This record gives sequence, C-alpha cells and structure tokens, in this order.
Amino acid sequence: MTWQKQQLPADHPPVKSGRVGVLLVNLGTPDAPTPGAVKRYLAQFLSDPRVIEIPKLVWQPILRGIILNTRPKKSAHAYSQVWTEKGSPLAAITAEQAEKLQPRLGDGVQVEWAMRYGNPSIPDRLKAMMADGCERILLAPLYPQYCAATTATVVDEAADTLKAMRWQASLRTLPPYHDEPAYIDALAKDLGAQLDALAFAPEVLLLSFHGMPARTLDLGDPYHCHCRKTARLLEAALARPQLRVLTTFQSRFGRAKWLEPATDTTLEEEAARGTRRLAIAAPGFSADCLETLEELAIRGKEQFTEAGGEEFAALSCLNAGETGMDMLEVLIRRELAGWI
Ligand SMILES: C=CC1=C(C)c2cc3[nH]c(cc4nc(cc5[nH]c(cc1n2)c(C)c5CCC(=O)O)C(CCC(=O)O)=C4C)c(C)c3C=C
Ligand SMILES: [Fe+2]
Ligand SMILES: [Fe+2]
Repeated sequence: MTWQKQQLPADHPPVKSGRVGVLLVNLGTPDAPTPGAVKRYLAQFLSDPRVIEIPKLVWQPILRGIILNTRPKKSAHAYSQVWTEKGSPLAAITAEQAEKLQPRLGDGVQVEWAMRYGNPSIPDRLKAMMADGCERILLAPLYPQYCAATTATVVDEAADTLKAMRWQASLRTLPPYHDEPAYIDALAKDLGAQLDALAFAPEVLLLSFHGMPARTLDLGDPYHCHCRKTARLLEAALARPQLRVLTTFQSRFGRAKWLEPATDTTLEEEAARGTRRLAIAAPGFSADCLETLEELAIRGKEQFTEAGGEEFAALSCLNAGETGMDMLEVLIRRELAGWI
C-alpha cells in the first residue's frame, strides 16, 4: 500500500492499484433511433467547438433555432433503418471490439469502451477504470486518420475529466495509424476477401472517407493528407490493376465548401460515364455505423443505380472481425510497451 492510499478516509472503498487500462473511443451515437434521443445526441455533438468551428454566439442560435428542430426527425428515420437488436451499430460494434480485445491483452489490462458523444461517456468510463485501480490508461480513439474534430476532441474530453481530479491517472494516446503497415495490410486482406466473394467483378472501387470543411485543410489539419495516404497505400497493397480506385469524401453538412470530390456526386458521375459495376468501402471508419450502413449502403446504392449503374456493393468495415482485431492488438500492444 502506498503512502497516499494510507491517507484515504476510513470509509473510502478499497483501492486496487497498478492496473493498466485501455479505453477504446469512437464518435458517438444516440441511445435510441427516436427524434428525442437523436436531438439530445446532436445537441452535444454539434455544440463541440472542435466539430463546428463557428463562434458560439453565431452558431448556437442556428443550432437551437433551426437544426435541432429539423434534423432529428430525418436522422431518427435513417437510424431506424440500421438499428439492431443490440442497439446502434456503432456502439454495439465498439463494445464487441472491447470484449474481443480483453482476452488478447490478459488480466493485467482492463479494456473499456466509450462514445465521445452520448453513452457510455468518456468521464464515466475513465472514473470507473480509476476506481478499479487503473493508474495508467491508454486512450485509443479509433480514428485511423487524425482530425481535430475527432481525435483531438477525445483527448480534450479526457483531459477535462482529469482536470477535476487531485490524483490523476497517467495517460497515453494511440497515435493516428493511417499509414501503419498493420492497418493497411488488414484493410487489403479484409477488403480483398470481400471483393473476391462478390457475385460480380467491380470496375471501380470507391474509397469513401468522412468529409470535413475544406478550410480545415488550409488551417493545417492533416486529415485530408492522411486519407489520401491511406488510399494510396491501400491501392498499392490491393494490387488489382484491373480495378480503378477512387477516393471521395462523404456526409457533407451545411453550406460551406467541404473536401472534394464528394461521394454522392461521384457515384452519379461514374454511372453517367458508363461504369456499371461498383464497390464502395469506407477505410476511415473502424466500425460500421449510420454513415456506412445508411448513407453508403442504402442511399449510395440508390444514387448509383438511379443514374444507370447496375451492380453495387457496400463492403463492410473491419469491425470486430479477426483481421481487424489482430491489427488493433498489434497497435495497442506497441503503445503499452513498458506498461505491461
Ligand atoms: C459539421 C459537422 C460534422 C463534422 C465536421 C463531422 C466530422 C466527422 N464525423 C466522423 C464520423 C462520424 N460521423 C457520424 C455521424 C454524423 N456526423 C455529423 C456531422 C459531422 N461530422 C452528423 C450530424 C452525424 C449524425 C447523423 C446525422 O444526423 O447525419 C458517424 C456515425 C454515428 C452513428 O451513430 O452511427 C460517424 C462514425 C468523422 C470521422 C469526422 C471527421 C473526420
Ligand atoms: Fe460525422
Ligand atoms: Fe492533403
């Protein structure tokens, strides 16, 4: 027992010590596919200044006055199309990733998962891990490509949680892994197998990444470059010269200019220029979610076929499959060096 622990009040719960924690974090999702739950989630998500970089006094009236009165109903309908028995796909898959990582890392490491927006929250999980004796915690934002709107805000939230503590855990963060051989090889293996299993031979493979306002690139966010590098390395690793590989950005939000080319317009343009068979993959998403299952697999298919395309396949993310879990174990074990 350490000196500090002997000073705890007599009624303090027992403190285990020396454990290592790993907290897997993904973006977040509503608790239910209903307008009310989606509104609560979007209010938190879209109030984050890392996500919407517009002065609060200008943005909050637009968010509260317009967006939160219109978007939740539309988004809830989209969520209801992909919702599962285990809840939101993003939360269910992230939970499964944590569950499968736990035995791979052994008893000395406690694996937990959190959502940056919604539940379970980062503060809730960090406090629970510390109560269980985790004195060293690896924060693992599951975003291969760094972006201030995703990676940085996870670190902010963890730091804000620790800010209120006298006795803090030591934190490390998993760096972006957009060009890690373990990630590129996992994608090439998994997507290659999915392409081979298709009933048709695609002419085009579209690699669709989540979009961002274009000005973030000028402001120095490496996200665009990370996406481009992932795409270039993945194309080389796939080594399918007969397949035309394109990179696009999806999920445009608001009126500002976003990174281009856009996934939806590219799907229409490809069909219009004569492409008949197309497969789409989303290598930037570590888990299937609304953006892949609804926006790409449902709406993307409609966009492509209505413009004249004939065969369309949306390939799944690495999720909690063996290939993806092997990759996560490699990346996380390396960050735990010296801790376990
Ligand atoms: C300006 C708004 C948005 C930015 C910037 C943004 C960046 C960004 N998002 C992801 C990953 C995901 N986004 C998801 C959903 C989603 N994204 C936005 C808006 C912005 N995203 C909204 C409003 C929503 C909610 C759904 C909707 O109303 O359309 C999801 C899926 C969540 C789920 O529950 O399944 C993911 C994952 C990245 C990686 C990113 C920047 C790189
Ligand atoms: Fe998003
Ligand atoms: Fe770039």
